[in-house]
Amino acid sequence: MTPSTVLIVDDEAHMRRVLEIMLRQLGHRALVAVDGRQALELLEHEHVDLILTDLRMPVLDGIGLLEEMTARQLSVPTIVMTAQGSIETAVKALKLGAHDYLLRPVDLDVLELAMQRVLSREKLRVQHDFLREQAGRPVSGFFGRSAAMASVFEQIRQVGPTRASVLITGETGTGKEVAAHAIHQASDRAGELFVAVNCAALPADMVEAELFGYEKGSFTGAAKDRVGKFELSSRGTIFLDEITEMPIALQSKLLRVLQEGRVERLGSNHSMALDLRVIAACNRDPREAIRAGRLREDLYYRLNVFSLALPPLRERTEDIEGLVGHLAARQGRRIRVSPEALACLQGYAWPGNVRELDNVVQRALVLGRGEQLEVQHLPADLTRRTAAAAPPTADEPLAETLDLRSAVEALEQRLIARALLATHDNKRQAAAKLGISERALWYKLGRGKSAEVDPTD
Ligand SMILES: Nc1ncnc2c1ncn2[C@@H]1O[C@H](COP(=O)(O)OP(=O)(O)OP(=O)(O)O)[C@@H](O)[C@H]1O
Repeated sequence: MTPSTVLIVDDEAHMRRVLEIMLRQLGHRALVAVDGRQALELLEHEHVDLILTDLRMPVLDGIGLLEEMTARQLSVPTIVMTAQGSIETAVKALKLGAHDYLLRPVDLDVLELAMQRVLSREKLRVQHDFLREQAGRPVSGFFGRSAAMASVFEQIRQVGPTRASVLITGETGTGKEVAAHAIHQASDRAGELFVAVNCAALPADMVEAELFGYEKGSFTGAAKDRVGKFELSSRGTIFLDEITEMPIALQSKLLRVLQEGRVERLGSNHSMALDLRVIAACNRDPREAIRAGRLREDLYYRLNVFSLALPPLRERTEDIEGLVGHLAARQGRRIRVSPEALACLQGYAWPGNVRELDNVVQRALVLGRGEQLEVQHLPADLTRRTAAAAPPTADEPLAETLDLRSAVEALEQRLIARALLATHDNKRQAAAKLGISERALWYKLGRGKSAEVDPTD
């Protein structure tokens, strides 16, 4: 059982002492109050996971405490303790929201079982709230048939079942979150939560509160206790997206959490041991981020136990056709791609990668009602940019001339332009795509220039 903070409310000093010892034996932290009123005071500024309260107390009894908690909207799971003869009061307490009751004298095993039951129900409630928050997020398979993606899948299969931290790199939209989720699914943590936090999507101070959670009153606006994402992901996986956007001071704190496996909610002085597995991601080169002072080097080494690089879409154009089908199927549609539309899709550089392709597919599904995606369903921006670089189709006139040599050279120049476009003008990568040496590419480019001057050369 995860160690918890338990508030004992009992007017008998001896009983408080016995319960305190029992709770320590079970590995929990105990706070004590002599009656309901003192308990309410404590609840104002202390985080409490569970209340263990007597029913009969002189000042504010157990029933009064439960009523007051409802009035103040304090929802801390509560177990009441009662003597054999006062079961009726216990039933009343249950009606008022108590989670369980124990008969005095309390037995250690029975106490442990009851606490386990109540705390795991509470954990389920928090998890349920989290899953409801997440309900709108697309859950998807991870598609890829290219050799590059086959290698990604293989690495995921290898690292998934380990406890190793993973650092995923790749341009925006290449599927870093999908990959992180796949790692979680491939681990024995798959039955627990996968919790994603985008460090760039929240203001810096909110990232800290989101990750660590907080106690009521720890800062303005902290109206009630909040479970942090670390705590929520314990035994599951936490995915920290865009880690280089996390403020440097918070990166130090994260490093401590990874080293010690302990977390303190903001405003609390009690740390809890958690079972964490961290996957982080960044869409820039992490070494460059270290040089630019945006990523702590020690944190990088801690996270980068295993690194997974996701290839950009323009370097695996053979995946595009299948991805279109996969993304359309997510919308409940079956779709084929016409050869002309495919040439446009494969000739485009995809700076937004699969996310951008997903947008293009969704748009095409709205425009085209049929089963075939055509060029006219694609955004003009995409077809315009590709047009100049697209290779001629079989029935497109290559040139006015029938001269084979100049026709072949014209086609060569178009393919070169297309490769350069797809690789953001990276000559080495373009040459590799074309299957020629970089030197040969430079040579052909030179010839292309002279061809522009004198096309009949
Ligand atoms: N290989 C893939 N198969 C199926 N869908 C994918 C694939 N890669 C990405 N996607 C989809 O593309 C979208 C973007 O993916 P994701 O959020 O994982 O990218 P990211 O790399 O984390 O992006 P960012 O860096 O902007 O956070 C999502 O809708 C995701 O489902």
